[in-house]
Amino acid sequence: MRDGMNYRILLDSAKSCILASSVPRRQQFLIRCVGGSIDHRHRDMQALRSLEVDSQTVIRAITPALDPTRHKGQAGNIAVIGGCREYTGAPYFAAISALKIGADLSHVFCTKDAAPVIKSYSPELIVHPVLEESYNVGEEHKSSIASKVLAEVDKWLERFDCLVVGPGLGRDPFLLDCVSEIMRHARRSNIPIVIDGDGLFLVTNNLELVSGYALAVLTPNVNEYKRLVQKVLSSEVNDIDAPQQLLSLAKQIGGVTILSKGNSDLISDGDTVKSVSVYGSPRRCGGQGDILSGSVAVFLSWARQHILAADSNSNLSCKNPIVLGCIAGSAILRKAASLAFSNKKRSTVTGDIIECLGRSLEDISPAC
Ligand SMILES: NC(=O)C1=CN([C@@H]2O[C@H](COP(=O)(O)OP(=O)(O)OC[C@H]3O[C@@H](n4cnc5c(N)ncnc54)[C@H](O)[C@@H]3O)[C@@H](O)[C@H]2O)[C@@H](O)CC1
Ligand SMILES: Nc1ncnc2c1ncn2[C@@H]1O[C@H](COP(=O)(O)OP(=O)(O)OP(=O)(O)O)[C@@H](O)[C@H]1O
Ligand SMILES: [Mg+2]
Repeated sequence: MRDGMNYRILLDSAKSCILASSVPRRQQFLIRCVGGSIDHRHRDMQALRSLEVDSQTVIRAITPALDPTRHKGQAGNIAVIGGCREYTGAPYFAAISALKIGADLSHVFCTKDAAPVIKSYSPELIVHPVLEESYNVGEEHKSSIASKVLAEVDKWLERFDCLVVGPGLGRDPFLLDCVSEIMRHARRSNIPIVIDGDGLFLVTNNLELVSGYALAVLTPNVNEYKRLVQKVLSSEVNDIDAPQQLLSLAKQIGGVTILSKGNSDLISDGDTVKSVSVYGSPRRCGGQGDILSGSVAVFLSWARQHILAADSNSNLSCKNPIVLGCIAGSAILRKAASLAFSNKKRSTVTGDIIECLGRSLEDISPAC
Protein backbone atom coordinates (compact mmCIF):
# COMPACT_ATOMS: atom_id res chain seq x y z
CA MET A 1 0.00 0.00 0.00
CA ARG A 2 2.77 2.43 1.04
CA ASP A 3 4.78 1.46 -2.02
CA GLY A 4 1.75 2.27 -4.14
CA MET A 5 1.44 5.72 -2.49
CA ASN A 6 5.13 6.54 -2.87
CA TYR A 7 4.95 5.48 -6.47
CA ARG A 8 2.01 7.77 -7.04
CA ILE A 9 3.73 10.75 -5.41
CA LEU A 10 6.78 10.17 -7.60
CA LEU A 11 4.61 9.80 -10.65
CA ASP A 12 2.67 12.98 -9.88
CA SER A 13 5.84 15.04 -9.45
CA ALA A 14 7.34 13.56 -12.62
CA LYS A 15 4.14 14.34 -14.50
CA SER A 16 4.02 17.98 -13.37
CA CYS A 17 7.73 18.53 -14.12
CA ILE A 18 7.42 17.15 -17.60
CA LEU A 19 4.11 18.80 -18.39
CA ALA A 20 5.48 22.15 -17.28
CA SER A 21 8.45 21.83 -19.62
CA SER A 22 8.32 22.18 -23.34
CA VAL A 23 8.12 18.48 -24.31
CA PRO A 24 6.17 17.74 -27.49
CA ARG A 25 2.44 17.16 -27.16
CA ARG A 26 2.70 13.48 -28.14
CA GLN A 27 5.03 12.81 -25.20
CA GLN A 28 2.64 14.62 -22.86
CA PHE A 29 -0.15 12.40 -24.16
CA LEU A 30 1.92 9.25 -23.53
CA ILE A 31 2.70 10.35 -20.00
CA ARG A 32 -0.99 10.89 -19.28
CA CYS A 33 -1.70 7.39 -20.63
CA VAL A 34 1.01 5.82 -18.47
CA GLY A 35 -0.23 7.69 -15.42
CA GLY A 36 -3.77 6.59 -16.20
CA SER A 37 -2.88 2.97 -16.60
CA ILE A 38 -0.86 2.98 -13.38
CA ASP A 39 -3.87 4.51 -11.60
CA HIS A 40 -6.05 1.77 -13.07
CA ARG A 41 -3.56 -0.92 -12.12
CA HIS A 42 -3.41 0.44 -8.59
CA ARG A 43 -7.21 0.43 -8.40
CA ASP A 44 -7.34 -3.11 -9.86
CA MET A 45 -4.85 -4.36 -7.29
CA GLN A 46 -6.93 -2.84 -4.49
CA ALA A 47 -10.12 -4.31 -5.91
CA LEU A 48 -8.53 -7.76 -6.20
CA ARG A 49 -7.15 -7.57 -2.67
CA SER A 50 -10.63 -6.93 -1.34
CA LEU A 51 -11.89 -10.05 -3.16
CA GLU A 52 -9.07 -12.26 -1.90
CA VAL A 53 -10.47 -15.18 0.04
CA ASP A 54 -8.97 -17.00 3.03
CA SER A 55 -8.42 -20.22 1.10
CA GLN A 56 -6.78 -22.05 4.01
CA THR A 57 -9.90 -21.72 6.14
CA VAL A 58 -11.97 -23.04 3.25
CA ILE A 59 -9.64 -26.00 2.73
CA ARG A 60 -9.61 -26.90 6.44
CA ALA A 61 -13.39 -26.71 6.63
CA ILE A 62 -14.21 -28.88 3.64
CA THR A 63 -11.44 -31.53 3.72
CA PRO A 64 -12.98 -34.63 5.33
CA ALA A 65 -11.29 -36.38 8.25
CA LEU A 66 -9.76 -39.79 7.52
CA ASP A 67 -12.41 -41.60 9.50
CA PRO A 68 -11.93 -45.42 9.80
CA THR A 69 -15.69 -45.96 9.48
CA ARG A 70 -15.80 -44.52 5.98
CA HIS A 71 -15.77 -46.84 2.99
CA LYS A 72 -14.19 -46.70 -0.45
CA GLY A 73 -15.85 -44.10 -2.61
CA GLN A 74 -17.00 -41.78 0.16
CA ALA A 75 -13.99 -39.50 -0.31
CA GLY A 76 -14.83 -39.11 -3.98
CA ASN A 77 -15.36 -41.02 -7.20
CA ILE A 78 -14.34 -38.81 -10.12
CA ALA A 79 -14.58 -39.36 -13.87
CA VAL A 80 -12.62 -37.51 -16.53
CA ILE A 81 -14.11 -37.47 -20.04
CA GLY A 82 -11.12 -36.81 -22.26
CA GLY A 83 -8.17 -38.31 -24.07
CA CYS A 84 -7.87 -38.82 -27.81
CA ARG A 85 -5.20 -39.63 -30.41
CA GLU A 86 -3.31 -36.35 -29.87
CA TYR A 87 -3.69 -35.84 -26.16
CA THR A 88 -3.15 -38.51 -23.55
CA GLY A 89 -1.32 -36.38 -20.97
CA ALA A 90 -4.16 -34.00 -20.10
CA PRO A 91 -6.75 -36.61 -18.94
CA TYR A 92 -4.03 -38.45 -17.04
CA PHE A 93 -2.97 -35.25 -15.23
CA ALA A 94 -6.56 -34.45 -14.27
CA ALA A 95 -7.43 -37.98 -13.13
CA ILE A 96 -4.23 -38.68 -11.18
CA SER A 97 -4.47 -35.27 -9.48
CA ALA A 98 -7.91 -36.21 -8.18
CA LEU A 99 -6.39 -39.32 -6.56
CA LYS A 100 -3.38 -37.46 -5.19
CA ILE A 101 -5.64 -34.90 -3.53
CA GLY A 102 -7.52 -37.73 -1.81
CA ALA A 103 -10.35 -39.08 -3.99
CA ASP A 104 -10.86 -42.84 -3.63
CA LEU A 105 -11.48 -43.65 -7.29
CA SER A 106 -10.63 -41.94 -10.54
CA HIS A 107 -11.92 -42.99 -13.97
CA VAL A 108 -11.04 -41.87 -17.49
CA PHE A 109 -13.44 -42.24 -20.44
CA CYS A 110 -11.37 -41.78 -23.58
CA THR A 111 -11.05 -42.95 -27.18
CA LYS A 112 -10.03 -46.51 -27.95
CA ASP A 113 -6.63 -45.35 -29.24
CA ALA A 114 -5.81 -43.31 -26.15
CA ALA A 115 -6.83 -45.91 -23.56
CA PRO A 116 -3.80 -48.28 -23.64
CA VAL A 117 -1.48 -45.27 -23.46
CA ILE A 118 -3.28 -43.76 -20.45
CA LYS A 119 -3.48 -47.16 -18.73
CA SER A 120 0.28 -47.52 -19.17
CA TYR A 121 0.90 -44.28 -17.26
CA SER A 122 -0.74 -45.58 -14.12
CA PRO A 123 -2.43 -48.71 -12.79
CA GLU A 124 -4.31 -46.49 -10.33
CA LEU A 125 -6.71 -45.17 -12.96
CA ILE A 126 -9.77 -47.00 -14.25
CA VAL A 127 -9.69 -46.40 -17.98
CA HIS A 128 -12.69 -46.97 -20.27
CA PRO A 129 -11.91 -47.11 -24.01
CA VAL A 130 -15.39 -46.06 -25.12
CA LEU A 131 -15.24 -42.85 -27.15
CA GLU A 132 -14.94 -42.87 -30.95
CA GLU A 133 -13.69 -40.28 -33.43
CA SER A 134 -15.12 -39.74 -36.93
CA TYR A 135 -12.14 -41.28 -38.72
CA ASN A 136 -13.04 -44.62 -37.14
CA VAL A 137 -16.79 -44.55 -37.78
CA GLY A 138 -18.61 -44.91 -41.07
CA GLU A 139 -21.50 -42.50 -41.65
CA GLU A 140 -24.05 -45.34 -41.57
CA HIS A 141 -22.86 -46.54 -38.15
CA LYS A 142 -22.77 -43.20 -36.36
CA SER A 143 -26.15 -43.42 -34.70
CA SER A 144 -25.71 -46.98 -33.38
CA ILE A 145 -22.20 -46.23 -32.14
CA ALA A 146 -23.36 -43.05 -30.40
CA SER A 147 -26.03 -45.09 -28.56
CA LYS A 148 -23.40 -47.65 -27.58
CA VAL A 149 -21.05 -44.99 -26.23
CA LEU A 150 -23.83 -43.47 -24.20
CA ALA A 151 -24.95 -46.84 -22.82
CA GLU A 152 -21.36 -47.60 -21.72
CA VAL A 153 -21.05 -44.30 -19.85
CA ASP A 154 -24.59 -44.51 -18.43
CA LYS A 155 -23.73 -47.77 -16.66
CA TRP A 156 -21.33 -45.80 -14.46
CA LEU A 157 -22.76 -42.31 -14.35
CA GLU A 158 -24.79 -42.49 -11.12
CA ARG A 159 -21.71 -43.57 -9.15
CA PHE A 160 -19.73 -40.42 -9.89
CA ASP A 161 -19.51 -37.43 -7.56
CA CYS A 162 -18.24 -35.22 -10.34
CA LEU A 163 -17.33 -35.33 -14.05
CA VAL A 164 -14.44 -33.43 -15.57
CA VAL A 165 -15.23 -32.89 -19.24
CA GLY A 166 -12.61 -31.79 -21.73
CA PRO A 167 -8.95 -32.33 -20.82
CA GLY A 168 -7.38 -33.66 -24.02
CA LEU A 169 -10.80 -34.37 -25.54
CA GLY A 170 -9.95 -33.05 -29.00
CA ARG A 171 -12.47 -31.41 -31.31
CA ASP A 172 -13.79 -34.21 -33.46
CA PRO A 173 -17.45 -33.37 -34.25
CA PHE A 174 -18.80 -36.91 -33.79
CA LEU A 175 -16.97 -37.33 -30.49
CA LEU A 176 -18.22 -33.94 -29.28
CA ASP A 177 -21.82 -34.90 -30.17
CA CYS A 178 -21.49 -38.00 -27.99
CA VAL A 179 -19.99 -35.95 -25.15
CA SER A 180 -22.85 -33.42 -25.40
CA GLU A 181 -25.27 -36.28 -24.82
CA ILE A 182 -23.21 -37.53 -21.84
CA MET A 183 -23.40 -34.02 -20.36
CA ARG A 184 -27.17 -33.92 -20.81
CA HIS A 185 -27.49 -37.22 -18.95
CA ALA A 186 -25.15 -36.06 -16.15
CA ARG A 187 -27.19 -32.90 -15.82
CA ARG A 188 -30.42 -34.87 -15.55
CA SER A 189 -28.81 -36.84 -12.71
CA ASN A 190 -27.59 -33.68 -10.97
CA ILE A 191 -23.95 -34.65 -11.21
CA PRO A 192 -21.57 -31.68 -11.01
CA ILE A 193 -19.50 -31.10 -14.14
CA VAL A 194 -16.15 -29.31 -14.38
CA ILE A 195 -15.61 -28.17 -17.97
CA ASP A 196 -12.10 -27.48 -19.20
CA GLY A 197 -9.96 -27.51 -22.36
CA ASP A 198 -11.85 -28.78 -25.42
CA GLY A 199 -14.96 -29.13 -23.24
CA LEU A 200 -14.97 -25.33 -23.21
CA PHE A 201 -14.77 -25.27 -27.00
CA LEU A 202 -17.88 -27.49 -27.04
CA VAL A 203 -19.77 -25.48 -24.44
CA THR A 204 -18.88 -22.06 -25.87
CA ASN A 205 -20.55 -23.15 -29.11
CA ASN A 206 -23.46 -24.88 -27.33
CA LEU A 207 -24.21 -22.79 -24.28
CA GLU A 208 -27.50 -24.56 -23.62
CA LEU A 209 -25.47 -27.54 -22.37
CA VAL A 210 -24.64 -25.66 -19.17
CA SER A 211 -26.89 -22.62 -19.15
CA GLY A 212 -28.81 -22.46 -15.86
CA TYR A 213 -27.00 -25.47 -14.41
CA ALA A 214 -25.68 -24.38 -11.00
CA LEU A 215 -23.57 -27.54 -10.70
CA ALA A 216 -21.43 -26.63 -13.71
CA VAL A 217 -17.95 -25.12 -13.39
CA LEU A 218 -16.11 -23.60 -16.35
CA THR A 219 -12.33 -23.28 -15.91
CA PRO A 220 -11.15 -21.17 -18.88
CA ASN A 221 -7.54 -20.10 -19.46
CA VAL A 222 -6.88 -16.72 -21.04
CA ASN A 223 -7.76 -17.87 -24.57
CA GLU A 224 -10.80 -19.87 -23.57
CA TYR A 225 -12.06 -16.95 -21.48
CA LYS A 226 -11.69 -14.55 -24.40
CA ARG A 227 -13.77 -16.83 -26.65
CA LEU A 228 -16.42 -17.18 -23.94
CA VAL A 229 -16.69 -13.42 -23.38
CA GLN A 230 -16.93 -12.76 -27.13
CA LYS A 231 -19.65 -15.37 -27.54
CA VAL A 232 -21.76 -14.61 -24.46
CA LEU A 233 -21.27 -10.88 -23.88
CA SER A 234 -20.48 -9.94 -27.49
CA SER A 235 -17.59 -7.84 -26.23
CA GLU A 236 -13.86 -7.99 -25.62
CA VAL A 237 -12.20 -8.95 -22.35
CA ASN A 238 -12.18 -6.02 -19.95
CA ASP A 239 -8.99 -6.15 -17.89
CA ILE A 240 -9.84 -2.89 -16.13
CA ASP A 241 -12.92 -4.31 -14.45
CA ALA A 242 -12.28 -8.03 -14.66
CA PRO A 243 -14.33 -9.02 -11.57
CA GLN A 244 -17.44 -7.18 -12.77
CA GLN A 245 -17.17 -8.71 -16.23
CA LEU A 246 -16.73 -12.19 -14.78
CA LEU A 247 -19.79 -11.67 -12.58
CA SER A 248 -21.87 -10.62 -15.61
CA LEU A 249 -20.61 -13.59 -17.61
CA ALA A 250 -21.53 -16.12 -14.89
CA LYS A 251 -24.92 -14.47 -14.45
CA GLN A 252 -25.55 -14.44 -18.17
CA ILE A 253 -24.91 -18.20 -18.36
CA GLY A 254 -27.52 -18.70 -15.67
CA GLY A 255 -25.44 -18.98 -12.51
CA VAL A 256 -22.77 -21.46 -13.56
CA THR A 257 -19.50 -20.99 -11.69
CA ILE A 258 -16.56 -19.69 -13.70
CA LEU A 259 -12.95 -19.97 -12.57
CA SER A 260 -10.96 -17.64 -14.79
CA LYS A 261 -7.30 -18.71 -14.65
CA GLY A 262 -4.39 -16.31 -14.63
CA ASN A 263 -1.95 -14.44 -12.45
CA SER A 264 -4.78 -14.41 -9.90
CA ASP A 265 -7.57 -16.94 -10.29
CA LEU A 266 -10.97 -15.21 -10.24
CA ILE A 267 -14.08 -17.17 -9.34
CA SER A 268 -17.72 -16.17 -9.73
CA ASP A 269 -21.12 -17.85 -9.62
CA GLY A 270 -22.94 -14.73 -10.81
CA ASP A 271 -23.62 -13.74 -7.21
CA THR A 272 -20.20 -13.06 -5.77
CA VAL A 273 -16.61 -12.83 -6.99
CA LYS A 274 -13.62 -14.32 -5.14
CA SER A 275 -9.95 -14.15 -5.92
CA VAL A 276 -7.16 -16.64 -5.15
CA SER A 277 -3.68 -15.18 -5.47
CA VAL A 278 -1.70 -17.65 -3.33
CA TYR A 279 1.85 -17.53 -4.65
CA GLY A 280 2.24 -20.08 -7.45
CA SER A 281 5.00 -20.62 -9.95
CA PRO A 282 6.52 -18.52 -12.72
CA ARG A 283 6.82 -21.69 -14.84
CA ARG A 284 3.95 -21.92 -17.32
CA CYS A 285 4.42 -25.53 -18.45
CA GLY A 286 1.34 -27.09 -20.06
CA GLY A 287 -0.82 -29.32 -17.89
CA GLN A 288 -1.31 -27.10 -14.82
CA GLY A 289 -4.89 -26.37 -15.85
CA ASP A 290 -5.50 -30.13 -16.07
CA ILE A 291 -4.30 -30.55 -12.47
CA LEU A 292 -6.64 -27.75 -11.49
CA SER A 293 -9.69 -29.40 -13.08
CA GLY A 294 -9.08 -32.69 -11.23
CA SER A 295 -8.48 -30.86 -7.95
CA VAL A 296 -11.61 -28.74 -8.27
CA ALA A 297 -13.65 -31.90 -8.93
CA VAL A 298 -12.53 -33.46 -5.64
CA PHE A 299 -12.85 -30.35 -3.52
CA LEU A 300 -16.30 -29.48 -4.79
CA SER A 301 -17.45 -33.02 -3.96
CA TRP A 302 -16.04 -32.59 -0.45
CA ALA A 303 -17.58 -29.13 -0.16
CA ARG A 304 -21.00 -30.52 -1.09
CA GLN A 305 -20.68 -33.13 1.67
CA HIS A 306 -19.55 -30.46 4.13
CA ILE A 307 -22.39 -28.06 3.36
CA LEU A 308 -24.94 -30.89 3.50
CA ALA A 309 -23.61 -32.19 6.87
CA ALA A 310 -23.25 -28.69 8.37
CA ASP A 311 -26.91 -28.05 7.43
CA SER A 312 -26.28 -24.31 7.02
CA ASN A 313 -24.26 -24.22 10.29
CA SER A 314 -21.02 -24.02 8.37
CA ASN A 315 -18.95 -21.09 9.62
CA LEU A 316 -17.88 -20.31 6.06
CA SER A 317 -19.33 -17.07 4.73
CA CYS A 318 -19.69 -18.55 1.24
CA LYS A 319 -22.22 -21.38 1.15
CA ASN A 320 -21.96 -22.35 -2.52
CA PRO A 321 -20.01 -25.65 -2.50
CA ILE A 322 -19.08 -25.21 -6.14
CA VAL A 323 -17.36 -21.89 -5.41
CA LEU A 324 -15.71 -23.40 -2.31
CA GLY A 325 -14.38 -26.27 -4.42
CA CYS A 326 -12.90 -23.81 -6.92
CA ILE A 327 -11.21 -21.79 -4.17
CA ALA A 328 -9.67 -24.91 -2.60
CA GLY A 329 -8.61 -26.45 -5.94
CA SER A 330 -6.96 -23.25 -7.07
CA ALA A 331 -5.09 -22.65 -3.80
CA ILE A 332 -3.80 -26.23 -3.54
CA LEU A 333 -2.59 -26.28 -7.15
CA ARG A 334 -0.84 -22.92 -6.79
CA LYS A 335 0.85 -23.97 -3.54
CA ALA A 336 1.96 -27.27 -5.12
CA ALA A 337 3.34 -25.37 -8.12
CA SER A 338 5.29 -23.12 -5.79
CA LEU A 339 6.72 -26.11 -3.86
CA ALA A 340 7.69 -27.86 -7.09
CA PHE A 341 9.30 -24.70 -8.46
CA SER A 342 11.38 -24.20 -5.32
CA ASN A 343 12.92 -27.64 -5.99
CA LYS A 344 13.11 -27.83 -9.76
CA LYS A 345 13.22 -24.22 -10.94
CA ARG A 346 13.23 -23.99 -14.76
CA SER A 347 13.01 -27.76 -15.18
CA THR A 348 9.68 -27.96 -13.28
CA VAL A 349 7.14 -30.00 -15.25
CA THR A 350 3.55 -30.94 -14.52
CA GLY A 351 4.51 -34.29 -12.98
CA ASP A 352 6.64 -32.46 -10.40
CA ILE A 353 3.66 -30.32 -9.40
CA ILE A 354 1.44 -33.41 -9.08
CA GLU A 355 4.03 -34.91 -6.72
CA CYS A 356 3.66 -31.84 -4.48
CA LEU A 357 -0.16 -31.92 -4.26
CA GLY A 358 -0.07 -34.18 -1.18
CA ARG A 359 2.30 -31.93 0.74
CA SER A 360 0.45 -28.85 -0.38
CA LEU A 361 -2.74 -30.16 1.27
CA GLU A 362 -0.95 -31.76 4.23
CA ASP A 363 0.60 -28.42 5.26
CA ILE A 364 -2.88 -26.90 5.52
CA SER A 365 -5.01 -29.82 6.64
CA PRO A 366 -2.88 -32.61 8.16
CA ALA A 367 -4.17 -36.16 7.70
CA CYS A 368 -3.73 -36.94 11.42
N1 LIG B 1 0.08 -33.08 -22.27
C1 LIG B 1 -1.15 -32.92 -22.78
O1 LIG B 1 -1.77 -33.84 -23.30
C2 LIG B 1 -1.79 -31.58 -22.68
C3 LIG B 1 -2.94 -31.38 -23.42
N2 LIG B 1 -3.65 -30.24 -23.33
C4 LIG B 1 -4.91 -30.20 -24.08
O2 LIG B 1 -4.69 -29.52 -25.29
C5 LIG B 1 -5.95 -29.09 -25.80
C6 LIG B 1 -5.86 -27.64 -26.24
O3 LIG B 1 -5.58 -26.83 -25.10
P1 LIG B 1 -4.74 -25.47 -25.20
O4 LIG B 1 -4.54 -24.96 -23.83
O5 LIG B 1 -3.52 -25.66 -26.05
O6 LIG B 1 -5.75 -24.56 -26.02
P2 LIG B 1 -5.79 -23.00 -26.13
O7 LIG B 1 -6.81 -22.66 -27.14
O8 LIG B 1 -5.91 -22.40 -24.78
O9 LIG B 1 -4.35 -22.63 -26.63
C7 LIG B 1 -4.09 -22.54 -27.98
C8 LIG B 1 -2.82 -21.73 -28.19
O10 LIG B 1 -2.81 -20.55 -27.38
C9 LIG B 1 -1.57 -20.42 -26.67
N3 LIG B 1 -1.81 -19.95 -25.30
C10 LIG B 1 -2.20 -20.71 -24.24
N4 LIG B 1 -2.32 -19.98 -23.11
C11 LIG B 1 -2.00 -18.70 -23.46
C12 LIG B 1 -1.94 -17.48 -22.75
N5 LIG B 1 -2.19 -17.41 -21.43
N6 LIG B 1 -1.60 -16.35 -23.43
C13 LIG B 1 -1.32 -16.41 -24.74
N7 LIG B 1 -1.36 -17.55 -25.48
C14 LIG B 1 -1.67 -18.68 -24.86
C15 LIG B 1 -0.96 -21.80 -26.64
O11 LIG B 1 0.44 -21.67 -26.78
C16 LIG B 1 -1.59 -22.51 -27.81
O12 LIG B 1 -0.75 -22.48 -28.93
C17 LIG B 1 -6.95 -29.32 -24.67
O13 LIG B 1 -7.64 -30.52 -24.87
C18 LIG B 1 -6.06 -29.47 -23.47
O14 LIG B 1 -6.71 -30.17 -22.44
C19 LIG B 1 -3.27 -29.14 -22.42
O15 LIG B 1 -4.05 -29.33 -21.28
C20 LIG B 1 -1.79 -29.17 -22.11
C21 LIG B 1 -1.24 -30.53 -21.78
N1 LIG C 1 0.49 -15.67 -15.07
C1 LIG C 1 0.29 -16.54 -14.08
N2 LIG C 1 0.91 -16.39 -12.88
C2 LIG C 1 0.74 -17.28 -11.88
N3 LIG C 1 -0.06 -18.37 -11.98
C3 LIG C 1 -0.70 -18.56 -13.12
C4 LIG C 1 -0.57 -17.68 -14.25
N4 LIG C 1 -1.32 -18.14 -15.26
C5 LIG C 1 -1.90 -19.27 -14.79
N5 LIG C 1 -1.52 -19.53 -13.53
C6 LIG C 1 -1.90 -20.68 -12.69
O1 LIG C 1 -1.81 -21.88 -13.43
C7 LIG C 1 -3.07 -22.55 -13.42
C8 LIG C 1 -3.31 -23.08 -14.81
O2 LIG C 1 -3.58 -21.99 -15.65
P1 LIG C 1 -3.23 -21.99 -17.19
O3 LIG C 1 -3.59 -20.67 -17.74
O4 LIG C 1 -1.83 -22.50 -17.38
O5 LIG C 1 -4.26 -23.11 -17.67
P2 LIG C 1 -4.31 -23.90 -19.03
O6 LIG C 1 -3.76 -23.10 -20.15
O7 LIG C 1 -5.69 -24.41 -19.16
O8 LIG C 1 -3.33 -25.12 -18.70
P3 LIG C 1 -3.17 -26.50 -19.52
O9 LIG C 1 -1.82 -26.41 -20.12
O10 LIG C 1 -3.29 -27.56 -18.49
O11 LIG C 1 -4.28 -26.57 -20.52
C9 LIG C 1 -4.11 -21.53 -12.96
O12 LIG C 1 -5.06 -22.07 -12.08
C10 LIG C 1 -3.31 -20.48 -12.23
O13 LIG C 1 -3.40 -20.69 -10.84
MG1 LIG D 1 -6.26 -26.06 -20.38
